[in-house]
Amino acid sequence: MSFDRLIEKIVEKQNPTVAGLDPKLAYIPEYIKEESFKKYGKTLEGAADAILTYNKGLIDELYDIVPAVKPQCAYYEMYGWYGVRALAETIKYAKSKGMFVITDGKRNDIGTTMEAYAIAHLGETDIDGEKEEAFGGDALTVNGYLGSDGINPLLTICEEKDKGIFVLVKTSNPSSGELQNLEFRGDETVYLHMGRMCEDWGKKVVGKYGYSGVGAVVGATYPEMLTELRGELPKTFFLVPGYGAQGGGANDCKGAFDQNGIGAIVNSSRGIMCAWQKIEGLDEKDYAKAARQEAIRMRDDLKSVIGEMKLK
Ligand SMILES: O=C(O)c1cc(=O)[nH]c(=O)n1[C@@H]1O[C@H](COP(=O)(O)O)[C@@H](O)[C@H]1O
Repeated sequence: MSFDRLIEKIVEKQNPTVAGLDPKLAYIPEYIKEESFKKYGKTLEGAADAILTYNKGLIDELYDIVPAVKPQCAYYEMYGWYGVRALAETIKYAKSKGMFVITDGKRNDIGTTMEAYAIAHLGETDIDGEKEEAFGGDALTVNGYLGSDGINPLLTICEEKDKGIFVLVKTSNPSSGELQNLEFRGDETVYLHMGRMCEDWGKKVVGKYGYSGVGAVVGATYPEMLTELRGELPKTFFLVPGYGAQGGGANDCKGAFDQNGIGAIVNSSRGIMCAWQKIEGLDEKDYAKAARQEAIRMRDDLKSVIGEMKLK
């Protein structure tokens, strides 16, 4: 259990980017929606069908240059069980193209229920002796605020199946400081303490590049804290959201990386998905090509501050 597979994909593609797949109907070109609505009407099923077609188009243009995707469950759950099926199909399709899939569920519950989430998203479901993957992601975002009981069941499954988790530590949203920045026990902040818990949860499962399978989510919108946490948490790999649509840039992300140019993966969802809507006169059928162009721009932007990414 580690992020070795992800790190190798990042270094191979020289790209520490994860493309977020947070599809809203407003981001999907009309020609795709028309086709799906013709088949299923303006229904949950029609919307879910459009989402899947849109996602597959994006994946086809991104898989050779971007190492990972991060579908956010809420954008699929909105469409009921049709949407959840589109999520499962999206994960399967991205994996068939060799991409690492981070399922963004931000799950959190007591031990037994967390075990069910871990099985659902990272493990295999036992159906009276027959085992099958329900979703099959490679990593899951989780909320650690219920403490170790909520994390341990994940660790067991991650170890068995070589999967990883990203625990919310310092989130990118404007109000994240209301709780996460509070100081206690002297001057230790809540986010730093949560980061240290990640380092501790991961210490038995450190991979060959020095990072464990217990990662941390730290927003690009708080660059000083990214730098602080990289210094404090040498074995914890970071998922860094907040680039692009939330205002973060490459320089803000720089502190997340180590001297080998690894240690983090930076997410952009709307920036990549909606790139086509910013290009005047673009044929909407070229939506995925525009996403590719933005992914290349983002890769080069990040590389210009990180330099070459090297395996130790
Ligand atoms: O866990 C996350 O991915 C996450 C944590 C966080 O602190 N901030 C954050 O924006 N995210 C997610 O990252 C994505 C950001 O999307 P864009 O702002 O469109 O790039 C969304 O899926 C968010 O749910």
